[in-house]
Amino acid sequence: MRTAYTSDQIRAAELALMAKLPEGTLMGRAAAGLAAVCAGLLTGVRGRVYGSHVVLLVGSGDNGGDALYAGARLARRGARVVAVLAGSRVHEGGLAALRAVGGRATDLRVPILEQARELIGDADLVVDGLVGIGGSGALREPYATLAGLTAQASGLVVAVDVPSGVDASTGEVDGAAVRAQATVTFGAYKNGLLIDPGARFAGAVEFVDIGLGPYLPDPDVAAPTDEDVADLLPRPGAESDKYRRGVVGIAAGSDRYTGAAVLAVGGAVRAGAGMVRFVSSAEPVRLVRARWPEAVTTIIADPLGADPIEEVGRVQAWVLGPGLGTGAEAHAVARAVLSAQVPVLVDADGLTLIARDRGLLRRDGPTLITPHAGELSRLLGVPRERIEARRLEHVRRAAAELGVTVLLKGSTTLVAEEDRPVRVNTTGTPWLATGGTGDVLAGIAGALLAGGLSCYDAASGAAYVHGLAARLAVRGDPAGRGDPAGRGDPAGRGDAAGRAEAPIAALDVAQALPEALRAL
Ligand SMILES: NC(=O)C1=CN([C@@H]2O[C@H](COP(=O)(O)OP(=O)(O)OC[C@H]3O[C@@H](n4cnc5c(N)ncnc54)[C@H](O)[C@@H]3O)[C@@H](O)[C@H]2O)[C@@H](O)CC1
Ligand SMILES: Nc1ncnc2c1ncn2[C@@H]1O[C@H](COP(=O)(O)OP(=O)(O)O)[C@@H](O)[C@H]1O
Ligand SMILES: [K+]
Repeated sequence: MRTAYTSDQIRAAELALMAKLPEGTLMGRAAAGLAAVCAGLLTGVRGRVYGSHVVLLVGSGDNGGDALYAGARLARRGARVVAVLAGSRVHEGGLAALRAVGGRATDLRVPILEQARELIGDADLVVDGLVGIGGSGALREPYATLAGLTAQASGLVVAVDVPSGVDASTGEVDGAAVRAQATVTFGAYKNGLLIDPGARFAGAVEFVDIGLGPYLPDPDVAAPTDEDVADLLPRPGAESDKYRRGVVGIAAGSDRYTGAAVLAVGGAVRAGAGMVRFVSSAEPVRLVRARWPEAVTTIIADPLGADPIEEVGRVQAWVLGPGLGTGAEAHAVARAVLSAQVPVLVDADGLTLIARDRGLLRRDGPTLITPHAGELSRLLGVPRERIEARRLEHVRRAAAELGVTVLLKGSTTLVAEEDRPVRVNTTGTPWLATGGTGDVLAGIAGALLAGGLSCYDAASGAAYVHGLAARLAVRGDPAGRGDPAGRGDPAGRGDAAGRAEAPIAALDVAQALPEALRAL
């Protein structure tokens, strides 16, 4: 599990560690790691460090100190280093170290932005040491303008600890922020490096160990890795039969909306359900049978009758909602499904129904809801944009207010359950933003729930394999495992440099599931 923390958690751990070490040790470790990453990147681009132009954006805190000490190390290797002193104060030791090896600082008599504009435009490398975990609120001037100028840099931009302007604890970005190709982070991951919008600004995250590990508390956020997900996925034993592997019931689709049902069933079949029982009206049942003969189907005879799903037979978990409709008949089906004591996943139209009638959530079994920001907006009465800007806050709030496990979809998928670290998904691709992929996800998570996983594990496991399958499908490369671009960067979010990508349809994601599962 990759763990991540708030600024306060990191600061407390740093204080505890610092108390045991001579002054300056941690900053020394941080700067050495930062300089090594910068030197590696410069060598990659220019062939050497010697002679490269390096600009340090230096704020008044220790984040600026890291940049100055790292700059001194690069200057010692022959880089031409200039520090843009942006704060009212500067880390004196760092500045002295830089000057001692021939590094320069901006002339305090000339307006800082005038000097910075030219320096940033010409630099091979810009190091962002404006603010780190000490930052709070939107960047103030001149930091905000300097952060904006980095967008015009023709060279590399490397952020120190966290891109300035990104809230390290939440990933929120309120105003200007530095957009980095790489972020060198010290001691532990910060939440904001994994959660959008902040994560988008961080680029590839390079971790530098400064010895903080033993002093860190329980994490605030955790990102499962390949190994974690492989460990939690159910696998059939010698004694397994289809019932013991898990039967998932899917109540989805309507005569008007049929596709969602086919996709949700496909997700469940391909993710390894022992059996899928599909229940709906006649037309979706016909289409599901045609596409997935593995599913056992039931046509609901009397949706408004005493128990519309009476005929379905036993299931270990339900998926409720994709394409279900939101009328009286759908409501009656939802009520029947939610009155079962097994775990129920509620998605899509099912979420509209519970937004209108929260009483549906008063039930005995565990509940997992899988909204996108628009659906969560209706559930919480909060504008969609606000949810997208503050994902961590709202996914937690939904879990607390509704008393359920919440998987919030979108550019960063988060899973929250009260009193647990929020799980963040690091697989996936923006190509997933296409109609129907959410239905496939619901089917996958349903299969995992039926296989005995908790809502928390089923949700995070499903998001992970869904994202892996999407990456494989996008590349049209069934053996895409070896591609470092997709999986290799430390945050697991790399772009797909070097390998062509193509749009995918939702069914492609379901079809790629076996390969994704084999890759784990
Ligand atoms: N504490 C430690 O043990 C270590 C800290 N390190 C570095 O120290 C950093 C934290 O240093 P600090 O606590 O000095 O804090 P920062 O350097 O992150 O920022 C604090 C300074 O930025 C200003 N500031 C805050 N928000 C601002 C905003 N929105 N606009 C403009 N200015 C703003 C504050 O007034 C203050 O002067 C870490 O991110 C890391 O880079 C590393 O050297 C590793 C060891
Ligand atoms: N920008 C994005 N980057 C990565 N994944 C995304 C992005 N936008 C959407 N997704 C993913 O695509 C899927 C879309 O699901 P959903 O919004 O329910 O669509 P639908 O209802 O059409 O199936 C989710 O898994 C979501 O996390
Ligand atoms: K920074």
